[in-house]
Parts: sequence; structure tokens; C-alpha cells
Amino acid sequence: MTTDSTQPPDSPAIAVQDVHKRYGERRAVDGVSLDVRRGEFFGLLGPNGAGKTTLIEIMEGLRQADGGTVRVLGQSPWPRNTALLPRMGVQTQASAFFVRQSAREHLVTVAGLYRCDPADADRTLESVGLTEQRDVLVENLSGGQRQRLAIASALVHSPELIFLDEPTAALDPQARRDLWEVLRALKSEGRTIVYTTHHLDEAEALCDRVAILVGGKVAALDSPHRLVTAAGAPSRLLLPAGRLGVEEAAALPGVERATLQGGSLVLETSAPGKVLQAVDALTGLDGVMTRTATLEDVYLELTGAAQPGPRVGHTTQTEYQA
Ligand SMILES: Nc1ncnc2c1ncn2[C@@H]1O[C@H](COP(=O)(O)OP(=O)(O)OP(=O)(O)O)[C@@H](O)[C@H]1O
Repeated sequence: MTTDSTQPPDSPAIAVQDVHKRYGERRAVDGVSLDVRRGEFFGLLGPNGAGKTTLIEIMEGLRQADGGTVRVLGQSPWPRNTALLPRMGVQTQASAFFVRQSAREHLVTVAGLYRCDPADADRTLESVGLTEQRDVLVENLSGGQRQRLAIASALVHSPELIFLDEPTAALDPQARRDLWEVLRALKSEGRTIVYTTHHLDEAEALCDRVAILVGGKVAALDSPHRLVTAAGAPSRLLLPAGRLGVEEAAALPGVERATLQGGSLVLETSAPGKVLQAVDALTGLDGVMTRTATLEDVYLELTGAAQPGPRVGHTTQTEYQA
């Protein structure tokens, strides 16, 4: 990995100040300011059309901002700054491939463009778990394997700053988890990663900090843990239905709301310890589950997509057994 010794080590990898971008009347990026720290795994989240791709393209030097300033590794990415190219790796949702080449040939070709050795291609193929497919033609790779090859193409020259745009979108659950390990290894090598995803569990598991963009503005920026804690969303306790009456449950100390959902009695509370104690005293805790708030709760609240009533998907869950 090459680094710029002229930059102070504590300077941000990316500094974005009051950046604007319009397409006609549409304000795609509307006064965004944020820093991405060196070595940070930074998530850019937001609903479709929130301005993530536009902002990333401005950071990558692919698009000109209408206003504001952007510094990437201490330099301006616009007008197109070729000095930055060897220091950045870019994976987009529409990556281009040499489809009539094998996976390895493709990567050796990309490595050659960066004046890297074929050995770098082999090492990178291994790091994304494609060694077995090295001789398979790109056009015969599965969607997930191509996705991994796209990521390998962004990594082959060992860039210090990596942009990954929904890299796990086409991956099955196991391949997604495998890729998490690849990404964690990159972070542990000190690389800076800017990451977009619609998988909130993934952002929570991987990112040091996330920015949630809504309508071209930063609606929240912090670590997933602090965002979840600050949101103060209630925890939920799920009891098998019939264990307690709804009214009886609603009257327990600390319970803010009790509802029947499917086969469960759902208790919302900001004092889960207190409610667990009360339930334990009445019925025991066998089969009781707790679900704590997650980044998805915060995200849905901020993007205005929150549904009334408790959600039960994608939550951190603990089940009690006798
Ligand atoms: N080249 C363009 N010309 C005109 N409008 C555009 C262009 N690119 C994006 N937009 C509009 O700007 C807004 C932001 O788009 P952008 O692609 O940056 O959002 P996004 O957050 O990346 O969305 P997604 O999650 O769907 O990829 C959208 O309303 C989009 O329709």
C-alpha cells in the first residue's frame, strides 16, 4: 500500500465541505459536510435516490460538484486527478469486465494497467475466494462470483482508499458473510473503506461510522452503536401468546405497550431488566425472547419509512430457556 508522507497522519482520508449537486431542479446532494477518517470503515446509507452515488462519484472525481470543497487523500479529485487513481480502488454496481477472459486473465490484465505483477492478481483472487474459479471465463461466472471479481479488480493494486458500492447486493447469505471477512481483513490492514449498502445489519456489523443521507442531506452521522443508543428506541420482549393476558402484561412495571402479534405477546419497554424480572416472577422466562433496537430502527425512523407497531425482523435477539 502506498501512502502520502506529505499528509499528517491524523488528516482525514476524505473531507467534504458543504457540497451541492443539482440535476435540473433536483437537489441530489444538498449541502453535505463530512469527514472520513484514515483507516475508517465508513458507511453511506440512505434510501433509493438519497444522493449516495452522486456524492461518491464526486469523491471519486467522476463528477463535478456545483459547490463546496472536496479533498481526497489531501488532494482535489476534480478536475480528474490522475495522481489519485493508483491510490484509490473503485467498485461500482456496473463494473466492466473482459468477459472472454478467465477470471485470472481479467485480473492480470487489470493488474497490468496499474503496473502490478500477476502475483498480485493471484493473491487478490485468493483473498476474495475465487482461486478455484481462476480459469473460468468471466461470462460463465455466477452473479456473486462476478461481484467478487469486481471487488478484486478494485483491490488488486493495494489502494489505500477503497469505494465499494453495494458489493454484497448479489451475494447469497454465506457468500455475504465470507465477504465480510475479506472486508474486515482490509480494514485491519489500515485501508480506508467507503461503503454503501441497503443491508442495515451489514452496516451495523462492519462500519465504524455511518452517514444516513435523506433527500441529499446528512440526517445522521455517528457510530451505529451511538445512533442506536441515542435514538432511545424501546426493547421488545416476546412471550408465547396465552402466557399472560394483554391487559395484565400492559400493567406490569416498565411495560410501555403490550400487543398480540402472530403467536407472541409483544411487550415494549425501555427497562427490559425490570420487565424480565416481573415476567420471571409471574410465569418464568422459558421461551421468552428479547429484541433490542437496531440500526434498522434508527434508519426507518429517519427515512420516514417506520411502520406503526413493533417490527420483528432484523433485530438482535436473545431467547431464554429453562
Ligand atoms: N445523471 C443524472 N441526471 C439527472 N438526475 C440524476 C442523475 N443521477 C442521479 N439523478 C437523480 O438524483 C437523485 C440522487 O440519485 P443518486 O443516484 O445519487 O441516489 P442514490 O442514493 O445513489 O440511489 P440508489 O440507492 O437508488 O442507488 C435521484 O433523484 C436521481 O434520480
